[in-house]
Amino acid sequence: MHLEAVLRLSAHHCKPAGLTLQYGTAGFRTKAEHLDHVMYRMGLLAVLRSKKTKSVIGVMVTASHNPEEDNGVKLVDPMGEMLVQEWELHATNLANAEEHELQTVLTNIIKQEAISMQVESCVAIGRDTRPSSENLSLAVLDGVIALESKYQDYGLVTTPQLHYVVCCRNTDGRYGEPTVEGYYQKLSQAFKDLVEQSPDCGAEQRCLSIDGANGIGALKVKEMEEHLQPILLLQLFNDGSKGKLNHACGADYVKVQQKPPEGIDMKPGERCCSFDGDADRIVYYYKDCDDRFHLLDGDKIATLISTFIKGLLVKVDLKLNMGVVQTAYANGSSTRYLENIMKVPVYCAKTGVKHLHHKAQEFDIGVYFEANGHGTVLFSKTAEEQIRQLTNMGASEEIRKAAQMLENVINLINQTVGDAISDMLVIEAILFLKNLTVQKWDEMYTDLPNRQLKVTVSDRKVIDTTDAERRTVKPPGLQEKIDELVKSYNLARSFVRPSGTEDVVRVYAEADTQENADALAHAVSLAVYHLAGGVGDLPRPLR
Ligand SMILES: CC(=O)N[C@H]1[C@@H](OP(=O)(O)O)O[C@H](CO)[C@@H](O)[C@@H]1O
Ligand SMILES: [Mg+2]
Repeated sequence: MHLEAVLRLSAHHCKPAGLTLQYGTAGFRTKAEHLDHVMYRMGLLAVLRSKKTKSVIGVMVTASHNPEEDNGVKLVDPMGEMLVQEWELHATNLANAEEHELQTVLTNIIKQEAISMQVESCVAIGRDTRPSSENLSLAVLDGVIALESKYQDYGLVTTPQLHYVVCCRNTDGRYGEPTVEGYYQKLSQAFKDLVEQSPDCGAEQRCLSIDGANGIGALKVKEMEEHLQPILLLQLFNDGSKGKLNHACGADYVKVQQKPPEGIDMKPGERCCSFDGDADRIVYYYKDCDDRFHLLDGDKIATLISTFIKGLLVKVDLKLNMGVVQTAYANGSSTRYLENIMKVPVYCAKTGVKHLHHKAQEFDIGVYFEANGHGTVLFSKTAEEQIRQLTNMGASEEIRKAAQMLENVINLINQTVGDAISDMLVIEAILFLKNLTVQKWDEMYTDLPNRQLKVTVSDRKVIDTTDAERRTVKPPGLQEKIDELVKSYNLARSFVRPSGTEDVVRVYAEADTQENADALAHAVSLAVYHLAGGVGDLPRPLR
């Protein structure tokens, strides 16, 4: 194998000796200055993956909701889904190979995967608005060029837009036209078709304030805006013209802090939403007349969407099974509402989109959302075909109308990955069609007060979990302690797990009151600190 060009160009992207990183739930993610060699090597890996799958492979440079100084990279598989797990290991090995080992590690991957280097390859590259992203994406390109692959640089795109174009490229355009403009066309057409049948709502109901997290989502919403007028009137805040990316704004900030972002002008009752830094997550919120903040997170979104789809399925009378997939972070009230009131089966998957995505693929219609607002709806081939058939002549007018709506949802939702823009349009359409205000939507069920905390320990791997991360099996005594603490509160639940993206242990607690949720989260944090090797200051009480 002639890998001279690879090794020669690698000299421009030297790996700092001794640095090790892992391809985790969100790809590689760390301080931007440590990532140049990783980017180059992910360019190489994308080419190999493209040759292996004989498809276009995506590479997205982003660190999502993390601080502006961070960056990261993820590979996108042929149908627009996350990189398969077996290749995560190749990615980790390749990123961690010292310069003198690079050739061997590459050759091993080629051999192990039986890759024919003569096969054509193509890589699609995208990046977010971080100052470091441009140079890092050039490093990816260097890797792609070193292996003499074709590529297309899509430049500034949201993560879901890159997933979309990859899927389009590999389905000969059946999923849509593989351009950002094609994405706007497809979504805005589906949105317009869907809301066509809605009652004529007033201007107030058509207004939506968006916090763009000072990131790529803001840029792309601006581009898309003209396609959505006059149905939707968008007011954009944190559009990146002055504030810092994700700083005191964005979906993650709003969800974790349970308060509005800075930089947004909120009037009582007004519907607002926040994107994260790469626009694959969204949460909604409003403040009431008493200035109280109300958050409508991924759980409320999953409930709204699955209730809407279930209603349409009843109308079309199709025997398609639908399931909702959540994680341990889902609010207990949402799970109870879905199971007991909506009679929809609910499943709990491990944190990380790929786990939810895989579980959701088991249903004809799988709705999945992480509580933090990342999610989408997957329709099986059977479901799509059956729905499409009903839109043709033959069925009654009412059935045809409902089937048409389902088909519009299929076209509007980004089935490759959670997508803030697409999810926003689905939600807005449902609110129009059902004539629902954000308050009415919020009233579907009441969230249990909850709290999320982080604890720093010397090695977070000492914590091992089971039961979709809801219980710990290591270190000894921790689960017993959590069980004991939970017993002393009403409607309480708590769990801890090592984060897959940060060097921390995450603690979650919910209970009947905010005071109790806070107290429980603090007590569990102390237990983690004492039993799992806490470092630094003791976790402090919240009040
Ligand atoms: C509690 C929480 O929000 N966890 C997030 C976070 O994972 P952790 O493994 O908890 O760090 O980042 C993931 C990637 O963006 C996202 O999928 C997940 O939901
Ligand atoms: Mg994100």
